[in-house]
Amino acid sequence: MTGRQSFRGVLVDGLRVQFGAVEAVTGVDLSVEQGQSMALLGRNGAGKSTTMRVLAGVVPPTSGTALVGGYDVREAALEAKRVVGYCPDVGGLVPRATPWEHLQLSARLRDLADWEMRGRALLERFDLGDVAHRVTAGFSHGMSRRLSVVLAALHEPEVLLLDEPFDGVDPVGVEATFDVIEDARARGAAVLVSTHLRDLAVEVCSEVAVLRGGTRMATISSGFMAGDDGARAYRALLAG
Ligand SMILES: Nc1ncnc2c1ncn2[C@@H]1O[C@H](COP(=O)(O)OP(=O)(O)OP(=O)(O)O)[C@@H](O)[C@H]1O
Repeated sequence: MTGRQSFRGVLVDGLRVQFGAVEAVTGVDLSVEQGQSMALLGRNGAGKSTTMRVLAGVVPPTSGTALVGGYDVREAALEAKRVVGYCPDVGGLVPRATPWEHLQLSARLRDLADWEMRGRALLERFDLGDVAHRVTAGFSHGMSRRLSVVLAALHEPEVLLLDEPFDGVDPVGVEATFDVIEDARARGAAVLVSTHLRDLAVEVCSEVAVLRGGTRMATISSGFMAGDDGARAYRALLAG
């Protein structure tokens, strides 16, 4: 499957990922259309980040299929990486580099032209304008999260993968991340967000997939996962 498939969103079929004796993902199927956003919810260790890492091309699938923007992550690894913008759950920043240098590096790796104005606007939107030229070593957790979202969004990717983008982030950062997700959807990107924050997930995503023990338990319209009823439904899915 080296060519480009006609389905340009996110498609995961029968995904399994094994690390030695550990089965991190034991059967995940997902489909996110272009212009749609889906949240991945589940308890610690449910397999959310591993699924995101497979889609970002960081971890190889043991078996099953994963397509991003029409490219198979295994067969067309480079093309798949090009169409993805990925905010990892941890790490990814160079302590001795400034936010502006991170943007420069990202732009150079992706051969982006005329990115400066968009980069500056994104930093301002995420309230990082004042620290654009300060090394990230001293950044708080929330500041690092915000910069990771900026880096994922800079090249206006066809597939946006955000792993725990709201973790420890203040309301300004949450609003800015909502804007990034809405902008991505509006230009036809497929968006997948892994988070523990059900209330934010249902606010910004049209569907929610719940993982448990490495398996997808259900995919539910966000409306059914909102409020107190949604909290009960979610607890029931986690308890099985
Ligand atoms: N590199 C690895 N080596 C061994 N086991 C791993 C590795 N990465 C993940 N796992 C295991 O796979 C399982 C799924 O982990 P994963 O990080 O995908 O879960 P998660 O749903 O993202 O959890 P959290 O909400 O805590 O971030 C866990 O049991 C974890 O310990």
